[in-house]
Amino acid sequence: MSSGLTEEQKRRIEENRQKALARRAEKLAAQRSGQVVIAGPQVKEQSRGSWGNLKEEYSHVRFITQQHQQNPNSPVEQKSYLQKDYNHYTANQQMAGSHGEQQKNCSEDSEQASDIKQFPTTTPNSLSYSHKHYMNAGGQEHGQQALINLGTFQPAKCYPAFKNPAEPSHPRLIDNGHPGGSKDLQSQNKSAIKYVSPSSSATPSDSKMLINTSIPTEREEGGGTSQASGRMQKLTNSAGAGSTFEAASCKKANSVTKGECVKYGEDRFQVKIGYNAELIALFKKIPSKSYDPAMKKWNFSLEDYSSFMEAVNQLSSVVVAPLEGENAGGLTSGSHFIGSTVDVKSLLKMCKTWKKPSALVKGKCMLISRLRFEVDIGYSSEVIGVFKQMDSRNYDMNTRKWSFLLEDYPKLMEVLQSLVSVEVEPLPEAVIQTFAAQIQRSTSQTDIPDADLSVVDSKIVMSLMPFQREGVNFAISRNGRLLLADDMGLGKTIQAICIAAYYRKEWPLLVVTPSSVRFTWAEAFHRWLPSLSPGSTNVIVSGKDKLTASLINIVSFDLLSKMDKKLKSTFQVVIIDESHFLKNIKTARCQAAMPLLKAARRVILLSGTPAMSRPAELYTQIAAVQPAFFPHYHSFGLRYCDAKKMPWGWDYSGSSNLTELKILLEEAIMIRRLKSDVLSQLPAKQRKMVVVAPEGISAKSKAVLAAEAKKMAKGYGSKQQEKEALLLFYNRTAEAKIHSVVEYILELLERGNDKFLVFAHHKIVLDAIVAELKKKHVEHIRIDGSTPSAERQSLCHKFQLSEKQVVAVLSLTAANMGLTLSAADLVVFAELFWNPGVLIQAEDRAHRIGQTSSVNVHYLVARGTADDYLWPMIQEKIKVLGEAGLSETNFSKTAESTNYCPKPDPKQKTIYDLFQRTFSENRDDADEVLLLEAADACSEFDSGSVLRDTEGNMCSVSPPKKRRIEEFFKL
Ligand SMILES: Nc1ncnc2c1ncn2[C@@H]1O[C@H](COP(=O)(O)OP(=O)(O)OP(=O)(O)O)[C@@H](O)[C@H]1O
Repeated sequence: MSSGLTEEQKRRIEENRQKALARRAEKLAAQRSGQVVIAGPQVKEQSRGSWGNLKEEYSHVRFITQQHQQNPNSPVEQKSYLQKDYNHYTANQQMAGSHGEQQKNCSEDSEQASDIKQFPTTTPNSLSYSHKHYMNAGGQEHGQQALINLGTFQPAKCYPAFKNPAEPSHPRLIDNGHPGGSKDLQSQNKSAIKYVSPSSSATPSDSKMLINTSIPTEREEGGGTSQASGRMQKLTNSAGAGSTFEAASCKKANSVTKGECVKYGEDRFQVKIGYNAELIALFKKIPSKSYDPAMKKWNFSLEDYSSFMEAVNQLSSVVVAPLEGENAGGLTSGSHFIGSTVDVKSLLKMCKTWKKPSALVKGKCMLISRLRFEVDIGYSSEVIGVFKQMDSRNYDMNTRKWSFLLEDYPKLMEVLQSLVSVEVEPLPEAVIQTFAAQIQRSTSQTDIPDADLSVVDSKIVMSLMPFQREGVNFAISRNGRLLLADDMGLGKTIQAICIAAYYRKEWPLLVVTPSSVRFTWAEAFHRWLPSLSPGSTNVIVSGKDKLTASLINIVSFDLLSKMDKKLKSTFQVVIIDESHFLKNIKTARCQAAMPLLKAARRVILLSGTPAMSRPAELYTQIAAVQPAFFPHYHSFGLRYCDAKKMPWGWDYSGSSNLTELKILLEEAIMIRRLKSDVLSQLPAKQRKMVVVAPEGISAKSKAVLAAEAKKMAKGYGSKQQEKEALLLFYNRTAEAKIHSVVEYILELLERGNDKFLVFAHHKIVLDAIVAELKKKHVEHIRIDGSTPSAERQSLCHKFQLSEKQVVAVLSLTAANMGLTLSAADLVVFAELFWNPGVLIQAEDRAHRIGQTSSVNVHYLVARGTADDYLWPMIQEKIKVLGEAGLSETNFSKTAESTNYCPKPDPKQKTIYDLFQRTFSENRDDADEVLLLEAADACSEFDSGSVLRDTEGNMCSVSPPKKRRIEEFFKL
């Protein structure tokens, strides 16, 4: 069949073909001679073999590369690529045929083409990608990590991915940086070839082994003749076993473009190297790049040197020798490492004198566990050489960082500090102080000893739950200075009282709390320490009160800032409840509290949420517990807040080194248990009575309530009159409590409580709560008697499913049953109700199937109101229900309530009896309906009208209100 070409055309084609063949032959010859001139040991060996063998060795490698490039991140896919690779081994030998073409493309390319003669590549660049993708076998770009761990890489031989499946993945094949690891490799390596089997499959862990394989024996055969390989040899000798640079060079020697960095003028360096496309691309990304057309070389600022070296070492097709003087020449093997002259004192000095580095290679030490620290540093062969001499070294494949035992810290820092081109930020003083035992190799205490609590009231000691006892032990082991950061509701109060009681000899005690819980604290002290005399608690209610009047003085944050500043050193033992209130150093409350805390011997900080959004919020609390740790905010900010200089000043709103901060806090400052950690020790429900702040109740309301109480004490002519009087008293109580209730809810929100339910009975209370939530833009739902049945369910779903929904505001009578709101584990009762069944049912909106936590229940109780009578009555009733097995929990065991009305005066007793009688269990249903109806009707009162209606006239029940009551009973 005719080709259709003229004779002339055929002649030219033949001529071109001959020329191409000649060019190819020339190149092959040049490559062979080039290997002999510059290559390291493996290259020499390969140069002796045939080109065909080389092609065979690499062909399968490239196949992996191509596949992997398509999906480099999937370890599962990777497995099949590797397997496929083996299956296609023979077929892919063909692909090596394109080498010549690629080489041609390279040689025809751009500026540094002429350098090929100087530093000829041994194999086409495309092949060398294979190394890179071996490195990426774990699905990540390993960069420096790969460079460090790859060791001497020989694709065809070191292929444990295809080892005999019967042979377990041997951990010894993974270079964990331990000297033993490489020894094992020496013996394993050669035999690994025998295990190559087509039926074997490669797993991600196999790939890891591949990544880490090194062949120290081959290093011993070293002794290349080029300048570069000479430097490699020097590094091997000086930096001890496994110099990274050498390892990298050796692994790449089969297929790489080699070159070196040389000084270029005062502050620049130049890279002498042949053409390599990857490298040119890298050059172009370096900010200080400059091309010298005369020399046909790129040069760069020394400032970019370490990042350049780091980047270049991630290129699998390039090996660049570092600048002269950048080797580890100063480190003769072991000379610095026989012990260390550095002691903790000089380490501390090191922390103080450390300044921002100007050196080429910059790094930072960080604590990663109680025993180990990590060095995060840019690439430096010199540094890697030092690392490799540390017995406790470990290289983390995932983080690509080296870590060491703290006992190696002094000697490592000693050597690193002696390297001119390297600057490493030391561990902070606080870490050195805290972990001095580990650094000095003396045994550190891990178990916290059981404190001798014989000096403390046995009631409290016996009541402590096991984890609470551990908290007390922790506090005493830290000399009474700590941040107790247990989750909400885990009993920080009982622990704090027990810790403070241990130091009773050092009292007077100061307790600083949010104003809403001052009285709750006073109750708790008497509850848990029965040995206290009745007058030993002093709750400060105004700036004029004396702060040191009693043995135990309880003050709000705001009042503290108004107290006498001279009292600074009066208190040796201080409890700060909700200590995150001190998070802002600029606030008056913080400025008032800090001097007191610094002067005190024992500082017990309590907070379930010590920091809500950023580490900066912890600074004052850390400084309160351990003032010496970070005397300056700035140093804390630099270390843990990722401090950044902005045009307007420093920005400390970030976060950095959080692992170290956590370890430091847990070791020296803080104990924190989550509910889920101690769930098995907790009751299903934890009830708590919160005595709300009396200042929230206006003088007028107090007077009205007092007048009502007086009238009731006198007694009434008929039962109906009694009931009406009680209901009026109840309504006025609601009004009087509004301010305090809202304040308490805002405090809960400020503490960052996730989701909670608030129950109230009166419309005015519900309205006031909702108005405040709206004002503060808090997302919430509201279900009351006016909520249509159809809407109730969708509101519940909204609350259950949306994280944004924080509060459910619920009517006690209209939403106490039939609803599931288990997304909340806190229930707050803004008002009490005389029927405990209603309260328990309301509690169970959260405490029901779906609830995975212990439910906290807070009953807000106001003194001088109907609560004085309702609360003991409710307790009594629940106790009876509990004894009869009808109520799961029993108030007397779980609520701080025993002393609420310890000795009712005769007048109170009458009212109490009145409540008992009126709201007795034995009333008939009709009576209950009447009461609810009346109560509900009164709940609609306009507050002003109630106050005006001091005669106690009941309002009439309107038809819509009646309907609501009916609806309630239909539920
Ligand atoms: N060991 C205990 N025995 C009996 N009751 C306990 C015990 N520990 C805690 N409680 C009760 O559990 C409830 C919650 O305790 P407490 O208020 O101290 O928790 P908290 O951790 O301070 O919570 P918050 O962060 O909400 O203030 C209280 O009613 C308390 O009396």
